[in-house]
Amino acid sequence: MKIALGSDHGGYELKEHIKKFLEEKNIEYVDYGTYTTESVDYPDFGHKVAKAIKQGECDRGIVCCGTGIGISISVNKVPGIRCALVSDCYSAKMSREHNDANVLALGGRVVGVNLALEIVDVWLKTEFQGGRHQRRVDKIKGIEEMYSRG
Ligand SMILES: O=C[C@H](O)[C@H](O)[C@H](O)COP(=O)(O)O
Repeated sequence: MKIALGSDHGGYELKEHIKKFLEEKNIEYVDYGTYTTESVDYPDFGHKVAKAIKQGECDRGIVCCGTGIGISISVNKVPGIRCALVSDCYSAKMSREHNDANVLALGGRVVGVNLALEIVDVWLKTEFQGGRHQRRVDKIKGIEEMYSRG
């Protein structure tokens, strides 16, 4: 599994911790930036991550900004992306089992590093359960299709 990583300046430090964690676990990743703490705009980096998943360069994504809100809204604009903004391990697990979230968003100014890494760990390990949840995910896809027709 290859992970696309992206953040703005508010999520930069957390992204760096996540990179170290992924390296320790031998999980492949691509870092789409930002690469410094200089102020940038989160939609630019959310879009890079969403595009990497859409184009098949990566399987899933993890995005961070100050709260996780702006970057999660941004990636969720791309059809096929289901981004969950999470700050606890239970929601992280459910976002995979029930929602088949393919992007995880975290707030670098909200969650501490240790909790964030526990969230990442459970999110990466948990599989989608399918069944009744597949029907609901299909309905999300249906909504996307309705609006992509213009
Ligand atoms: O949802 C948006 C994120 O939390 C951003 O990281 C935040 O708005 C950036 O704020 P500032 O430009 O004040 O660092």
